[in-house]
Amino acid sequence: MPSKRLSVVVTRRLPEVVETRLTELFDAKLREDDRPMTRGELVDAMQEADVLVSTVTDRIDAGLIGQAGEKLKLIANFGAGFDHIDVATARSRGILVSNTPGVVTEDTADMVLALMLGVTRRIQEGMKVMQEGSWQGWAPTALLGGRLGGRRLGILGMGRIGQAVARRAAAFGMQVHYHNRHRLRPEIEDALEATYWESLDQMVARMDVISVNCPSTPSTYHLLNARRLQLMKPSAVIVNTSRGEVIDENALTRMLKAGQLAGAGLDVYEQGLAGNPELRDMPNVVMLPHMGSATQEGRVEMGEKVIINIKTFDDGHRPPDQVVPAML
Ligand SMILES: NC(=O)c1ccc[n+]([C@@H]2O[C@H](COP(=O)([O-])OP(=O)(O)OC[C@H]3O[C@@H](n4cnc5c(N)ncnc54)[C@H](O)[C@@H]3O)[C@@H](O)[C@H]2O)c1
Ligand SMILES: O=C(O)[C@H](O)CO
Repeated sequence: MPSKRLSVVVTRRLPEVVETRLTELFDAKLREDDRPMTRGELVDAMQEADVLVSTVTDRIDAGLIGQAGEKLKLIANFGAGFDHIDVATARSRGILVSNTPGVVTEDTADMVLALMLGVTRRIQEGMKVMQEGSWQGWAPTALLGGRLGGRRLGILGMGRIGQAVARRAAAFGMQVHYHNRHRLRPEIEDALEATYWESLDQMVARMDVISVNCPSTPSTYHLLNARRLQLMKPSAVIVNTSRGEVIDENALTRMLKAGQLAGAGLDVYEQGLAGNPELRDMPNVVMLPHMGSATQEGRVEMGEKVIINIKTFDDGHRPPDQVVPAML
C-alpha cells in the first residue's frame, strides 16, 4: 500500500515545471492566481499543510505560527532571505524552516553591477532622453557619468552574493573592500584581492561605492543609519539588493535630496512596496522592483531546491538548506 503523500501548500505561482514536479511528488495545492495570500488564507494554509512553500511576500510571524496546525512540520521557503519568517518560534513549535541559498547568488550579483552601472553611467537619464524623443545628437559634455574602474567598492556582508559581487567588481577594475561579521579565510581573501575592514565606520567613510549584501537581522537593522550614511563621501553611491531594513531609508532620502550622496541603486525597500515616494523622482536613483534573482533559470533552480528540501525531509532527514535561529 503506498504511503500517504505529504500535503504541500504553495503560497504563490511558481514556474510551471516546478509546479508540475511538486504535484508529481506530493499532494500539492497550487495557487490559481498570483497575488500574495491574505493573513486569513495563510492561516488556512498553515492549518491544512504538512509543508508550506512560502515566499518573501508571506510574513510568517509568531502570531501566525501560533495558529499553525499540528501537521505543519516544514516551511520550505522559495528564496534565500528568511527574515520574513520567525524561525525561533517555528523551531519552538517543532517546525523546520529551509531556504534556497546559492542558486540566487550569481543572478543577484549581476544585478548589483547593473545597478552600479545604472547609477554611475546615468543609464536612466539616457533612456529618458530617448523615450522623450529629446535627443539632439552626440555632444562631448552630455550625460557624463563616472568610471567604475579604479573606484573603491565596499561590500557590506561578504557571503555568497558579496563574494560574487567582488569577483565581478574586480573584472571592472574596482578595488574591493569588505566588512563582514567574520573575516574571510586568508586564502579566500587573497583570491578575491579583498581588503577587510573591521570597522564599518572606517570603511564607509573611504568608499566610492557601497554594496549592501548582508541579510536583514536584528543586528543589521539600520546598520546604515543616518550617522553612518553621513560618514560617506558626498561623491559616493550606495547599492542595496539585500533588504530595505538594513538602510535607514528616510535618512538616505534626505541625504540624496541634499546632495550629500551622489546616487543610489535600490532593489529592495524599507517602506511599503516601493520605498519612500520621494526617491522615485530623483534622476540619480535607479529603482527596481525586487528583481535581483529574477531570471528564468534561477527561478527553476530555486524550485528544485525547494523540492529537494521537501523530499529529503519526507525521506526522514533534515532538509539540506535548513535554517536555524543562530544564523540570525
Ligand atoms: N534582491 C534579491 O532579489 C535578493 C536575492 C537573493 C538574496 N537577497 C538578499 O541577500 C542576502 C544575502 O544573501 P547571501 O546568499 O549572500 O547570504 P549569505 O548568508 O551567504 O551572506 C550574508 C553575509 O552577511 C554577513 N553578515 C551577517 N550579519 C552581519 C552583520 N551584522 N555585519 C556584517 N556582516 C554580516 C554574514 O556573515 C555573511 O557573510 C539575503 O539574506 C537576502 O536578504 C536578495
Ligand atoms: O532572498 C531572496 O532569495 C529574494 O530576495 C527573494 O526572496
